Amino acid sequence: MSRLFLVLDTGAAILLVALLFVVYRGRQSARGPLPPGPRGWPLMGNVFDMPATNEWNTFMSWGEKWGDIVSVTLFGQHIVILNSIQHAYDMFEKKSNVYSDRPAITMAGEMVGWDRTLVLLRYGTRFRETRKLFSQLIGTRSQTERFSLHLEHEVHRFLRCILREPTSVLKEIRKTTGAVILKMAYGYEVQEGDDPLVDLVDRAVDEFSISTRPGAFLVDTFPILRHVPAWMPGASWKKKAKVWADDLEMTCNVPYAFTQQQMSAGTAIPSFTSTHLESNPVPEKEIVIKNAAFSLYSAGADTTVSAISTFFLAMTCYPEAQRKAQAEIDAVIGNDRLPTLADRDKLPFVTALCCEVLRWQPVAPLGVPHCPVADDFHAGFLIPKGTIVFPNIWKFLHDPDTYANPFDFEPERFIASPGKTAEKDPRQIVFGFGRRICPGMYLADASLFISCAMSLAVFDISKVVRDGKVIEPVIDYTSGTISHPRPFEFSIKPRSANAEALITAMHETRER
Ligand code: HEM
Repeated sequence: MSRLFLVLDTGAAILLVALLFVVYRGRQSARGPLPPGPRGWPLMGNVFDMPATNEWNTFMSWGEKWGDIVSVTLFGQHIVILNSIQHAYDMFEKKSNVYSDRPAITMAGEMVGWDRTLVLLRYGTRFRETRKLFSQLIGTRSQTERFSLHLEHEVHRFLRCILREPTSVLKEIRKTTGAVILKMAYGYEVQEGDDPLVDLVDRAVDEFSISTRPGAFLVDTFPILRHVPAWMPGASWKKKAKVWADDLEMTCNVPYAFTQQQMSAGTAIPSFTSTHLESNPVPEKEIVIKNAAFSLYSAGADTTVSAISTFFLAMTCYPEAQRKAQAEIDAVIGNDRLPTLADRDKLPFVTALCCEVLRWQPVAPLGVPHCPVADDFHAGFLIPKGTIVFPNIWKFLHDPDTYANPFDFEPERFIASPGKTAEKDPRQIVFGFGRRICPGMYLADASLFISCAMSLAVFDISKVVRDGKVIEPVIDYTSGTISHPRPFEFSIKPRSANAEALITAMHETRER
């Protein structure tokens, strides 16, 4: 009986909150016109319009119909989608004092616990402290260059693993990216074969991507639903939240405890965590350090994995771009050493190719939403305080007004030639905007460049030929905050006996 009352109570509470929302939102829209968008249902708003997959495509088609600023509601929660880069700059950068907060996401943030990481941290003191720690570590290109040798070393290891086991490219990308950041954040060296920490964080980050998908969980619209008991029919998401919270807790604690233990034993490799812990921070500051280290890892690994995986897919589909990049490397670097980060400025085509990887299939197609801390009037529309504002990064990067033939992979677009100016550098878009711009962008840029340049120097990547038939790779991407290519087939072989010797020789030198 008491259960019945609880169900009824919960139902009544939902209805009450929904009604309050309607009354409240009605008043808000009376204060100014909201941006246009598909007409929703009373109370529920646009629940049935929300796409289940590849949200950016639907949002782009809404833009074609309704204009560059589109709004929808989900049970009274306003959501705005920006389909023009200029609005993203004007709102998130020029009005960054208003648009630097993140929406409170009940499922991913409060229930699973991602609100401790920088990406979902609300705007305020802790946000500023964490950003400062990031910028001291990797805030500029030259600061990030301190890690060049480490990056190059890990990518050398990657090449050697691929030489040994060509079918393990996608797995090794994860491992290499994990190795780079785990060492920087915690001084942890990944193990040969499967590494338990890399696996742990992969799982947690996948769960982040699913739990932050727009409209995926009703509790984000009705936070009161968090009190629904897990046994109730339809409440399986509560069990999910518990499992994901446990995974997250472990992922945050295990590497941190590793550094503490290494420090006590006097064997710690200098890292972000050890350096900050050496100053014996007060407990409050220690929490900031611990969460910042975890933010570094959780936000940095999966994103870079997606970009490097896209590189392999692009090289499989566009052999001409691959050949041009290899010709540039052969001419500038020669065949008796591998490219390094210091060669970047001498390799404009490879640099352009990396830019095109970031543009062609953006890692975070809808970025991470910003949230205004006060009502704003923008382009004649009211953007109410608390609105979830998505920049449609995918649209910005496939806008034919900015990029000619936007669906083709053409690195040349970023190289100026007589009578032709270079198209907009996508690094000014893919890493987001304003005070929330990606603090790992220089590291991401360096990791992508060195992975592409070294791989192109020694490997040929091509379509699989089976029984005399060329297998076309499937170009299909997952939905969610971080989008990954779904598994695709490709072939990878050393370019020559000399290239093979180079991979092995370089490793022997480094590992001595
Ligand atoms: C190709 C790789 C990457 C891409 C495309 C990317 C993209 C983004 C984007 C779009 C945002 C949201 C910005 C906004 O709100 O406007 C973001 C935030 C963030 N990124 Fe990256 N990122 C990448 C790699 C990295 C790396 C390597 C790190 C760390 C080592 C990192 C750490 C973060 C963090 C901590 C945030 C949250 C910042 C905040 O909320 O203040 N990212 N990234």
